[in-house]
Amino acid sequence: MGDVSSSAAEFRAGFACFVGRPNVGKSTLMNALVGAKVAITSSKPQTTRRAIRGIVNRPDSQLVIVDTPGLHRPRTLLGERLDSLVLSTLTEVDVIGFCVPANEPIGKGDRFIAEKLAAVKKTPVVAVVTKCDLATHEQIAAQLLAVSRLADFAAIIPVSAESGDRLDVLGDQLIERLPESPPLYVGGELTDEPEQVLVGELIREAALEGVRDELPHSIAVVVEEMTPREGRDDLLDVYAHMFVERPSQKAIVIGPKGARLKDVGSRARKQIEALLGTHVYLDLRIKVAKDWQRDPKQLRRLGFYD
Ligand SMILES: Nc1nc2c(ncn2[C@@H]2O[C@H](COP(=O)(O)OP(=O)(O)OP(=O)(O)O)[C@@H](O)[C@H]2O)c(=O)[nH]1
Repeated sequence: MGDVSSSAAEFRAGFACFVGRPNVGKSTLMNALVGAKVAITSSKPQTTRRAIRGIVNRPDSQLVIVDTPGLHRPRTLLGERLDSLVLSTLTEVDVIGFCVPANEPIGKGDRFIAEKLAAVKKTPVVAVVTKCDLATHEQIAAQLLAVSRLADFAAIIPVSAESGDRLDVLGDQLIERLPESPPLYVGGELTDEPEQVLVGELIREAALEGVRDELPHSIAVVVEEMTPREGRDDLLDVYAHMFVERPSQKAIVIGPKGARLKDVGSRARKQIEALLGTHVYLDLRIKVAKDWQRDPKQLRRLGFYD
């Protein structure tokens, strides 16, 4: 009983992106969804690959709409990089909106994208039939049926960005598929670098592997900086500090002749590369922060807020 009411009150927050062939109305749809409540943050990409287009804030949820560079460009669509682009996009967002216009027959391009999306089961895909103001009821009905035959979508929603029709329904459907999470952005500002936090988690996981029993809760990781290497658009420098509580733990983490740390670094790097879809140089340093778990100041610095 108590469980039901508390879970119903949970806040949801996460990322969505829209894909589809050119001119299907993705940009117009994103702008209409974000609407008057636009809270466009800086236009500077949050990472090397992902720019925030807008944020839909509701009392119980926050939907962050991100760009998927390359995905909607036919040049890359047909290129060899498509699979890895789609894959990395799928790992970055919580839900995908696949756009098909109501007033044009489904073509090769739509089918191609639908197949790619369907092949990866992890991220739910909501199909969006766009530009419904340009189609008759019969056309819309026929298009919904045609889209349902393309793949097994989580939902299929007809909308019009022009008239605003059913944008709220689409918003509901996307938000329903976000994880329970506190807001990621407050007042249009980034409160947290979600990616930096994720990257820190990957490093911590790699460091704990094999020594979980010895160091159960004694490792914290802070990613200090993630910046694209100057002059390279395919390499990200990640600077991270790993904190342990005692020098003896530092010795465990580093291992004989540094072998363990090297292994942790290389495993973490591979995971980060898979997450972000870019090459990564990982600079990982170990520090002893004495009794950090009991020191509120240290805890705050390590990202554990009250
Ligand atoms: N009538 C009508 N026109 C729309 C609607 N949505 C988009 N359009 C028009 O369709 C054209 C393409 O829209 P965009 O939003 O630029 O499409 P896109 O998918 O982002 O295009 P790319 O950037 O090329 O991938 C524009 O001329 C829009 O004004 C809609 O709901 N109704």
